[in-house]
Amino acid sequence: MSKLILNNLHHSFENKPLFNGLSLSVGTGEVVAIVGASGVGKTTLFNIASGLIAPSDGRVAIDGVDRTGQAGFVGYMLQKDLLLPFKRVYDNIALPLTLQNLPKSAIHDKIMPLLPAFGLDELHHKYPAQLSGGQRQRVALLRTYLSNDSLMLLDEPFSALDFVTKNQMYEWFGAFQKDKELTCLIITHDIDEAIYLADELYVLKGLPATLAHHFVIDKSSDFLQSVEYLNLKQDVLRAIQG
Ligand SMILES: Nc1ncnc2c1ncn2[C@@H]1O[C@H](COP(=O)(O)OP(=O)(O)OP(=O)(O)O)[C@@H](O)[C@H]1O
Repeated sequence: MSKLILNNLHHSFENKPLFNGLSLSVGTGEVVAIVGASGVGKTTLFNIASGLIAPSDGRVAIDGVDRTGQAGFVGYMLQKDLLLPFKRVYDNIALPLTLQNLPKSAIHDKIMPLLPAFGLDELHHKYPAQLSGGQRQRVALLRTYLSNDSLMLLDEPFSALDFVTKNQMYEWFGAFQKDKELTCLIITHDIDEAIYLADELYVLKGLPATLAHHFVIDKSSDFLQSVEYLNLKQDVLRAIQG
């Protein structure tokens, strides 16, 4: 069953159509990456999918229920981690639950068992400025996961990280996503990241923007070391630029 369906979306800014009938379906437990040039409409697509903005026309369905223009049904991690510097890691993580007015003890019971999986069990009493980039990103991911533990929209989740940390995060997040059968829609400029994390990749292109190219990614363990991987990377690059 589809976890998220975007059906025949239309949207314009200042009378210029950005989407003119865009559709996408993401299956439960699937990771779908959207790549595309700057300004093509990736963030707007996420804002529509998350209900932050309503499309001029078309529907957003989550678990088969119409949620068009309704916020609060997905976890949405913005490009910047947006951690509050004056709050400790624990309180930053607790934010979505505090906003739901959950009692403190219930918040504690939800957060504490998840800290080890996110590598934060030793860090929850620190302030964001005392963390590394990768640790901050884990805090932001856990906060997003607590706002919705089945569907996450991630906008450039690992872009601020160095090469080594990025690769560690891919491995960790890939395993976590599989274990929890999380459905994820990821925006990224990084083709390697898209290929590493996603089951399917779409190239968003043009004005109005369409999902012009679709790639299904081989997830076998030796794919990333294969010539096919380099060929796929080249094909995606050509699709973005062509
Ligand atoms: N609120 C708005 N009012 C007017 N135009 C907007 C608004 N939001 C976005 N746009 C325009 O819509 C287009 C798509 O913007 P969007 O931010 O979705 O692109 P993007 O692919 O996410 O870009 P980037 O990769 O640089 O973040 C751009 O031309 C942008 O200027």
